[in-house]
Amino acid sequence: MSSHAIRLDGVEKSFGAVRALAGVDLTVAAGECLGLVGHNGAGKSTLMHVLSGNLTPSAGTLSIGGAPYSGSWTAAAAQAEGVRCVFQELSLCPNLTVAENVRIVHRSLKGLGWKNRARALIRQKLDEIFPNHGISPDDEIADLAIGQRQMAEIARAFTVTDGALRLVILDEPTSSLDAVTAQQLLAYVKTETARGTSIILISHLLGEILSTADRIVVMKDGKTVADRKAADFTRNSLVAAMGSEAREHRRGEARKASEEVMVRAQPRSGGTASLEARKGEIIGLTGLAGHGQTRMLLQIYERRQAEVTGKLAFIAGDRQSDGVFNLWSIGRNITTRSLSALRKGGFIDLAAEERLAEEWKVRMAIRTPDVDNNILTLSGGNQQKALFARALASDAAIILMDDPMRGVDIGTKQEVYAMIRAEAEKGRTFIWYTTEIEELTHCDRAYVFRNGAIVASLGSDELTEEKVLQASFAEHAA
Ligand SMILES: Nc1ncnc2c1ncn2[C@@H]1O[C@H](COP(=O)(O)OP(=O)(O)OP(=O)(O)O)[C@@H](O)[C@H]1O
Repeated sequence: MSSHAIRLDGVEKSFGAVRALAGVDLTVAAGECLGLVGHNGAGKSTLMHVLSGNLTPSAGTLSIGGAPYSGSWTAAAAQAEGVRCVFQELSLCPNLTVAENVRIVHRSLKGLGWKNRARALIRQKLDEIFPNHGISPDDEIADLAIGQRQMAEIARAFTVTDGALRLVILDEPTSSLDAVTAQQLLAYVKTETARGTSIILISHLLGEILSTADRIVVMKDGKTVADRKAADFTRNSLVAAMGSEAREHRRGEARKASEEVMVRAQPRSGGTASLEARKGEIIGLTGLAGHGQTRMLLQIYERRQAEVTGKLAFIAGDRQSDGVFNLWSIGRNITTRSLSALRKGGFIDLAAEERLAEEWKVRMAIRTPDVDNNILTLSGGNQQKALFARALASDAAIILMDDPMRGVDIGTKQEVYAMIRAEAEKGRTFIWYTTEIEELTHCDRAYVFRNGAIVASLGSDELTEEKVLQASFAEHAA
């Protein structure tokens, strides 16, 4: 780690009244993995957009390889200097194949046979990072599940043709990956930094930051508030530096289930085991990603081969394609599931709608000066909070959650877990697909999925990573 790969000094950026970056200094050494953490809206993604040339700051300087950069720092300049970024909101073109998306970042892939070279390049990188990925270079992006899209985009960021790779920014790279693929990526990060590439790893999963990063920088309200070697942090000191309170992660008390069955569903694609959720239960869906969990939620939502007693709400994890209404305000995004309840005569009671949005802005601590702002002005984690608010504010008795904590910070997660628990106590039923095995400790029971079928049903005292992985890989249904 002899020289700086890249360095920012005094970077400032405001969006209207919001001061997203208030004078940030950041240095990344060659061959270093820098962990970047901070609450939702702390300014991490904005800083990364500056670093990758997608946003021009109002003040600040950039040095690269130890020398100040004199030209204008654009996305093309960053690309030419070997800076790549995998953003939270994935950016592959959905109507192109994986190989064609590789061509977009490698202009040197041209002339006769470019497609074969693109195919080989991405296949080799996918194999290296994610063995058994199951992705073909000829798959169209729109046909891939969100976890596979994330894998393809990560692998693309590490492909090299003519220019050397200097820095790769990974913004929440494991948010859609299951425990096995997430571990594959974290191991690869170590391999790649050993080759001399620098990596910035942004994550709300503090365990992976502590185990993978060499150094950790903490951001809070547009500033860096701590910068130390990873070994000098503990989980608790890291949470405290972020401005949250470290709480003991305790398994929920075993509760007596009601007799009333709210949902009974049979996976359409295999097996004989079926899912059952009773009133007031929190039911987890787990197993390796893409094994039929989301399909099960959709099946229940669409009431296909599923007996459902009660109104439903759905919290999407893939917020880009299934969650937010891009052209609407934050407030309207929250209230849209409650419009029938807000009706007064033939019209929507606009004052009541405003009150509902404000109430949930406060309850979910959504960071915005005004709920009338467009939803896309929120940071990724805050958009996800708005989707939670939409479902929880509604009159739904059954809430389906499709890996809903993607990008949500640790402080908010703790609040939301408590909220889910309290709502379940009041009789709401939750069916919760999660790629974070630790989250299963909040469930009363969980079903493990494999190849579209339910292969195990685990009680709350059996919900450990070991048991879940054992069932996920077992050859025979339990
Ligand atoms: N295009 C925009 N217009 C208005 N405000 C914005 C815009 N982009 C970001 N912001 C605001 O800037 C602040 C910093 O957002 P940023 O996305 O950098 O946070 P973050 O630390 O990456 O959060 P998260 O962990 O949720 O991804 C937030 O208050 C956000 O609402």
